[in-house]
Amino acid sequence: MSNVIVELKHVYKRYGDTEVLKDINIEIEQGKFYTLLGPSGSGKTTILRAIAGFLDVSEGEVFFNGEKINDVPANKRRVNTVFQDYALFPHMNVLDNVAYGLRIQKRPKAEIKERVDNALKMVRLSGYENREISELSGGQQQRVAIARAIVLEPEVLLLDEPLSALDAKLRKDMQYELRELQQRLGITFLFVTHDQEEALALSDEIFVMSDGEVQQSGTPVDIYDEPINHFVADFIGESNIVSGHMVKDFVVEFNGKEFECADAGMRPNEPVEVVLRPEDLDITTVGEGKVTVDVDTQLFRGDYYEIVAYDDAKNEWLIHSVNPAKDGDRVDLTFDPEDIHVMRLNESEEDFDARLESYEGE
Ligand SMILES: Nc1ncnc2c1ncn2[C@@H]1O[C@H](COP(=O)(O)OP(=O)(O)OP(=O)(O)O)[C@@H](O)[C@H]1O
Repeated sequence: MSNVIVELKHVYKRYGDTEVLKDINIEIEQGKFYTLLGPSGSGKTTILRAIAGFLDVSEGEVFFNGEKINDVPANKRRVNTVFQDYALFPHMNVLDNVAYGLRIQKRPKAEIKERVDNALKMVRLSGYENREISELSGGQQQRVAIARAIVLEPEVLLLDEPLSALDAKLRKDMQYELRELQQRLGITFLFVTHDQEEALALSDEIFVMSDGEVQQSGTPVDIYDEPINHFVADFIGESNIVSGHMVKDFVVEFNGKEFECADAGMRPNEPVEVVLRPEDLDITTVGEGKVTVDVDTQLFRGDYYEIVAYDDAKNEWLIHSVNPAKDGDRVDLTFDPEDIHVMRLNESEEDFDARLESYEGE
């Protein structure tokens, strides 16, 4: 039996002439942590609202447990949303905030008490029932917002940038808590963020969005190691991206030289882009490496040196080196064939997946 709980098929959203969602196709399985990741305005919140039922899609279908729900009103959908600003009722205490939805549903008092107790226990706020919202820290307010959502036992919890109002330290703590909570509850989470580190750390699967489209979907490791295009390579982690040509399977040319690589399935001599992650580069003396560069600046980052250097064609290279360099040094870069990641220009995700499957594991 399929585990898919939410599915969007060929979903479009238009406001007048502006298309803010373009042919969105996503499948969300039960019990996993999913993230919609993308820059501001890429359409993340619009997808959440389409699933929650707060907006009508212009075209396409939304399914929940295999049933089309385009016409099902928001309050009849088994999803709940935690908003960026938590949308708590400031004049009510914690108990009343969490119990609110159950009271609207006119549940018996005893049931409300039990479910609120349980929800507060889950988010580790037992004993806070009578506190006013204004007496809580940002992280505690965030947990009340989650308790208020999970008390209604949704099958899917939608979280719209719920950590963005928190300071850096609390944000990190809450990341651990959210991940742990999701695993404990076993509820499907669909989380929205523009923070790539947060997405990589929390998710089972990520949908990378830009300009109303899903650019790539996959596990954090897949997306980091095998970005599909320039946008994804640039947005997720740090990257050196250079233009080149695919000479033949497993041989790519850039910076005027041919290099052995781990990619295949392109046309001979096809123009490509090559990604090299800074942490996969190191420096050595000229003549012993693969690309010669002049060091421009260096910063000590504790466990590595962050070096910015330029090759003879004036391309910038970012290097996380275990070895120090000096400004003005001329050095060679070293990297392994498997650290070269070659991207075709304008390859669809379907073709990309099929190509990878055709040669990986050979
Ligand atoms: N009611 C509306 N009318 C017109 N355009 C809208 C409307 N709502 C959203 N948009 C546009 O749709 C695009 C996507 O918005 P959306 O809120 O989904 O982006 P987002 O990725 O969630 O961004 P952010 O991270 O800033 O919240 C934006 O360009 C936005 O201006």
